Amino acid sequence: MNTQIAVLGGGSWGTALSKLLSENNNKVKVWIRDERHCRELSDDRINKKYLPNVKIPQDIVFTTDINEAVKNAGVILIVTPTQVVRNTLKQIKGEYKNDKIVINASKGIEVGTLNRVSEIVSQETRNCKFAVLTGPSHAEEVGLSMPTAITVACEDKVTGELIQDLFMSTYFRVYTNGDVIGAELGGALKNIIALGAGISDGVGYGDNAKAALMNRGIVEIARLGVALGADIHTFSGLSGIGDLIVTCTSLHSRNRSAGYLIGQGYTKDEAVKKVGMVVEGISTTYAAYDLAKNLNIDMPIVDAMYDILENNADVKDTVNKLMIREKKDEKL
Ligand SMILES: NC(=O)C1=CN([C@@H]2O[C@H](COP(=O)(O)OP(=O)(O)OC[C@H]3O[C@@H](n4cnc5c(N)ncnc54)[C@H](O)[C@@H]3O)[C@@H](O)[C@H]2O)C=CC1
Ligand SMILES: O=C(CO)COP(=O)(O)O
Repeated sequence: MNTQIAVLGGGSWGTALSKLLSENNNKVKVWIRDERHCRELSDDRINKKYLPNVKIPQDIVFTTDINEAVKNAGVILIVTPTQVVRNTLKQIKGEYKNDKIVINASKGIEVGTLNRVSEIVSQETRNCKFAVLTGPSHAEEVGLSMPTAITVACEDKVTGELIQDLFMSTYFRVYTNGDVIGAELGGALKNIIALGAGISDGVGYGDNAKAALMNRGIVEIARLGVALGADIHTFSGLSGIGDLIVTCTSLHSRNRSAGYLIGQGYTKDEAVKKVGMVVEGISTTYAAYDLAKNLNIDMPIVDAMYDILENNADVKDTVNKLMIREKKDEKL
């Protein structure tokens, strides 16, 4: 494709996507915040901390200068933790031209503003075209070229197809979707349920409990999503149930792992420290809790997760409260 691409963030997902984009013959420059990490990546061609089993192609350039990374890039790919996306974009000076495409690969909602990343990008970059890349895709597997299917959601079909071509490879199958809101919310909110699935495993509950969480979880996600303007069908696709399945069941999942530790008795801060990578589901629980309250949407699993994370509520008591709620029809 030979497109110049700036990748903002060199954690596990940024590394795996940079490798894929470079294999697809694009010119990739990765912005790394930390000087020492940047030098290590550049010299060793291994991301020891975040993705140690993957060899990084020689032609990927690493820089700590964000303006150098985005200079002349036609595409900016965001892969930092969600809570720092706004601040990261603010560091870019005068590089936003109408023809740039901004793709978000981070999964979360900004705490406080309750903005999705599309909203942050529109506020901070004004006229750039926007797309979100999301779906069941652990970096550990993509980095090893293992088969993966994912969604690129973009309101503009032509731009969506261009991005589809940018990422498509023999092991990375990309579907287009016009529903940006639904794709973003599916990717962000499933992390809350994955944390819950980990907690359920950690306290010793079984497969039935996890299946119930996943299934009633996607119902809640869709309920909030539709209230925010999403298409309900998106939640049965890759960015919805697809990503929910992989995150709730995979041993690679950071959210599930953190939940498992919480279920075993660690505090949330201890769990995050032990995982050593970003655990988006925690901040997203707080944001989703506020969104649901503002919109008067019933989200009992999100409420339960909030209670566990914020008030240190006992897991078994919390699950018991969920179980003995007023009886209801499945479709409501
Ligand atoms: N790891 C995965 O398999 C996938 C991750 N994602 C999403 O991608 C995003 C990034 O996740 P990972 O790569 O897993 O995270 P990670 O924890 O592996 O890496 C995070 C990166 O962000 C950098 N970073 C942290 N704070 C920063 C700041 N204030 N300013 C600039 N950079 C900062 C870190 O130095 C690191 O390079 C998250 O939103 C995650 O949900 C999406 C799909 C797959
Ligand atoms: O979004 C992901 C897989 O699609 C990654 O999830 P974790 O952040 O829980 O590892």
